[in-house]
Amino acid sequence: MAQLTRVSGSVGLITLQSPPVNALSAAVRQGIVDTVQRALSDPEVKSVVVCGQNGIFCGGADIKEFGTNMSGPPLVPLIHAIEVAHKPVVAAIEGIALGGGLELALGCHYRIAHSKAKLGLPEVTLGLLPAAGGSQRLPRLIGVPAALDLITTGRHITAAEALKLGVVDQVTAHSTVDVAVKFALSVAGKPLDGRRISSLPCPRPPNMDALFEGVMKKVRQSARGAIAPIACVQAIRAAATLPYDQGMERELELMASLFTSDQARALQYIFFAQRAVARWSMPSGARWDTSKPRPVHKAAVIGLGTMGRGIAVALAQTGLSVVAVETQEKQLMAAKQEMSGMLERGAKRRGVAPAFDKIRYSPDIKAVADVDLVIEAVFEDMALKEKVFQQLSALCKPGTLLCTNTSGLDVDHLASQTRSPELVVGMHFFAPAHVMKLLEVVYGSKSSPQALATAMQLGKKMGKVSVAVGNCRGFVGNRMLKPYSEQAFFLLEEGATPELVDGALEDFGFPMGLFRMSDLSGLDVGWRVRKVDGLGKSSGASGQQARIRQGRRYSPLGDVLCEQGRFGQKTGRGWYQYDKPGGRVGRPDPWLHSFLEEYRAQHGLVARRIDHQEVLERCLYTLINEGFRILEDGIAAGPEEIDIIYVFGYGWPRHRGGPMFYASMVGLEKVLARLEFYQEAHPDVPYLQPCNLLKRLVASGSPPVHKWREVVKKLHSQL
Ligand SMILES: CC(C)(COP(=O)(O)OP(=O)(O)OC[C@H]1O[C@@H](n2cnc3c(N)ncnc32)[C@H](O)[C@@H]1OP(=O)(O)O)[C@@H](O)C(=O)NCCC(=O)NCCSC(=O)CC(=O)CCCCCCCCCCCCC(=O)O
Ligand SMILES: NC(=O)C1=CN([C@@H]2O[C@H](COP(=O)(O)OP(=O)(O)OC[C@H]3O[C@@H](n4cnc5c(N)ncnc54)[C@H](O)[C@@H]3O)[C@@H](O)[C@H]2O)C=CC1
Repeated sequence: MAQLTRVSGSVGLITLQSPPVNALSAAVRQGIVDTVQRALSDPEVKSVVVCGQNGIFCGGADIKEFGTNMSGPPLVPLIHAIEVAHKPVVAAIEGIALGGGLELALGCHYRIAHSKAKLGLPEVTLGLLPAAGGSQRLPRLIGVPAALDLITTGRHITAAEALKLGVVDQVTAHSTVDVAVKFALSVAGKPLDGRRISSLPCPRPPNMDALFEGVMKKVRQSARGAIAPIACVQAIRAAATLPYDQGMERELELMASLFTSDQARALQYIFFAQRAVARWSMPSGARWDTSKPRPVHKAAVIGLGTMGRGIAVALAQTGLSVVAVETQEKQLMAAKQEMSGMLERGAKRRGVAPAFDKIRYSPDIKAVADVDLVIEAVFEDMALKEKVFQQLSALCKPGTLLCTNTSGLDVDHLASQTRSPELVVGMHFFAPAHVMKLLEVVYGSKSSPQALATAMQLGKKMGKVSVAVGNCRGFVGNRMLKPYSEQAFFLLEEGATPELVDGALEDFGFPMGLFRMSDLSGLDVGWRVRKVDGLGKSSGASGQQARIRQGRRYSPLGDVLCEQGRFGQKTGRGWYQYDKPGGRVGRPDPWLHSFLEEYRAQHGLVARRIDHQEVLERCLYTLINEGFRILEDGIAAGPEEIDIIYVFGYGWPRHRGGPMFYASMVGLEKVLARLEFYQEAHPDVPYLQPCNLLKRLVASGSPPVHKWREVVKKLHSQL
C-alpha cells in the first residue's frame, strides 16, 4: 500500500506502507503506480517526495512473493514512469533502501538519506541480480568499479559512503522527510535534464576488458560455484558496453536464468531459515516469545586458549565487562598479548576505540564471584570440566548462568555438578570465536527457558547466528561431522587420495575439503577424542579384524598418522606436506601416497577407482542421514536449525541451502536409494543404515522441506 498526501502546499508525499520493512509487495507496487499517477496529474502538485512509514524507506522486493505466481504491476515500468515524470521526484531515505528499494530511489531524480540509513543491492545474496534497472543505473551513476563492488558483494553501505560514492545527493541528521520536502519545493519547475540516470552515459573505465576479466576471475574463485555473482558481472558489463535499452534486455535475460534456479531457492530458503531459528522452542513447550532473558552486564571466561581468547574478545566488543581467567601463567601472558592485538584490529576495522579496559585478567577462578554469566573453555576433558563446574557453582553469586563451550561433551552431566542445573547451558562457539558467526546454544534436560533465552539473546548481541539445540554427543554440527569424516577415511582405504576427496568436496562448494580442514585444525584433536572413546590406537595388527572396533568398521588411518607425529599444518606434515611447521600451503605428499598403498597391502585392501560422485554421495548422504536422526531424536526442532548450523559453522556452500535443503533438492527417494545401495556394499557401517524418518518421509511422498518441521513435531507428539 502507498498513501498520497499533499504537504507544504505543493509537494505530493507518497508514503510506502507495508510493515515491517515496506517491502514491494503487489499491493505496494499497485499503491505506488496509483499514487504516482495521481500526483503527476494533479496540477496542485509541483514536486513529489517518496518515503516509507515508520522510518524505513524500503527493504526491496517482497521475497515471500518469489516462487509464487507473482501478480501486480511489475517494478521496471513503475520505476521508469517515475524517472520520465516531468515533475521532480525526491527519495527520502530513512532506515534502509535495499534491493528494489534502492532501485526505486535510483529512478527518482534526487536522493536524500538520513545519516543512519543503510543502502545496498543485496540481490546477489538471494541468488539474483538487481533486475529493476539497478544493474544498469548504478554503474551510470557511480562508475563501473564501484558498482561491481556493491552489486557482486551485496554489501550494505552507510549513508556517508553512499554520499562519497555519489549514490545519494545529500545526507541529513534531521528529519529526512522534512529536508526532502523543503528540497522538493526548491527544485519544483526546474529542468530535470541530467537527473534521469538511464539517460546518462556509463563512464567507461580505462582498460575495461582487463578490469572485467580480473573481476570475473576473482568472482569465480570466491563464488565457489554460485551463479548469481557471475550474472551480476555480466549485467554490469552490459551497462558499460550497450545502450540503456539493450542493457535492460540483457538484465532481464540474466535475471530470468537466475529467478527460478535452485540456487536462488536455496539462498532465499537460508534467508528465512536464519530468521526462523531465532524463534526457538524447547520440548517442554517453552518458547522464545514467552521466555524472558536475564540481564547480563558482566561475564567471565575460564581458560584462555584458542577458544577462550576469541570468546572473551567477542564479549568485550559487545560492551560487556569480562573477567578472563587462566591458571597457566605463561598462557595468561600470551593470551593478554594476543587478545590486545585482536581488540586493536577489531576496533580499527569498526572505527571505534579498542575495548582494552573491558577485560580484567586473572589467574584465580575466585574472580568470578560477581559475574552474571560464565563461559567455560578449558581443555576438552570431562574430569577437568567437572571440577571447574563444581568450583563455579560454589563461587558464583546465586543466579549466575554457567555455560560450557565444550565441542560435544554431556551438558546434563556438567549441570549435575552444580547446585542449580537449570542455570547450565552449552554455548558452543566456533574458531575463531570472535569471527565465526555460528553459536550452537545447547539446552540440557534441566536447563530453564530463562537460561536458554539469556544465552540466545547474548549470542544475538554478539552478532552471532544462534541456534538452540538439544543435548547429545557432538550436538548437531559435530555429531553430523562424524559419519562424514568416517566415510572420507574409508574412501582412502578403498583407493582414494586426500586430494581426490578434497577435490570433490571443494568442487561441490566447501571452502576446504575434509583433509585440508583436518590439517588446519590439527589431526591430534580428533585423535585425543578417539583415545578417550577407547579407539585411536593403530594396534599394529593387519587384516580386516584390525579395522573392526567396537563391533563396527573403523579406520585407524588418522591414528597411524598421529603416531608418526603428523598433526597437520602445525607439524608441517599431515594429509598434505607443508614447507615448514606452521606452513599454510599444502602440497600432495608422495610419502602419504606410498603409505596408503602399504596400508592397503597390509590390510588386504584392493584399491579401486573412486569418482567424485561416490565421494559426494557417501560423505554427504551419511551426513544428511545423521541429520534426519537428529530430527528424529528431537535434538533439532526442524531442518532449518541443521542447515543454518552447517552454512554458518561448517562451510556448507550457502547456495546449496544446507544439507537438509540439499537433500530435498536431490530428492529424498534418491538419497534413500543410494544409502541402501552403499549399505548393501558395506554392511559393517551403521551410519549407512537409512534412518526411519527418512524412510517415513519417502513413504509419505517426500513432502517439501518446509513441511518437515510439522512432520517431526507430529512424530514426537505421537511418542
Ligand atoms: C531489511 C533488513 C535489513 C531488516 O533486518 P532486521 O531489522 O534485522 O529484521 P529481520 O528480522 O531481518 O526482518 C524482519 C522481518 O521482515 C522480513 N523481511 C525483511 N525483508 C524482507 C523482504 N524484502 N521481503 C519479505 N520479507 C522481508 C523478515 O523475513 C522478517 O520477518 P520474519 O521472517 O517473519 O521474521 C533485513 O530483513 C534484510 O536484509 N532483508 C532483505 C533485504 C533484501 O535482500 N532486499 C532485496 C530483496 S530482492 C529485490 O529487491 C529484487 C528486486 O526488487 C527485483 C525485482 C525485479 C523483479 C523482476 C523479476 C523478473 C523475473 C523474470 C523471471 C522470468 C521467469 C520466467 O521465465 O518465468
Ligand atoms: N579449538 C577449537 O576449534 C574449538 C574448541 N572448542 C572447545 O573449547 C574448549 C577449549 O578448547 P581450546 O580453546 O581449543 O583449548 P586450548 O587447549 O587452546 O585452551 C584451553 C585453556 O584452558 C586452560 N585451562 C585448563 N584448565 C584450566 C582451569 N582450571 N582454569 C582456567 N584455565 C584452565 C589451559 O591452560 C588452556 O590455556 C574445549 O572444550 C574444546 O572442545 C569448541 C569449539 C572449537
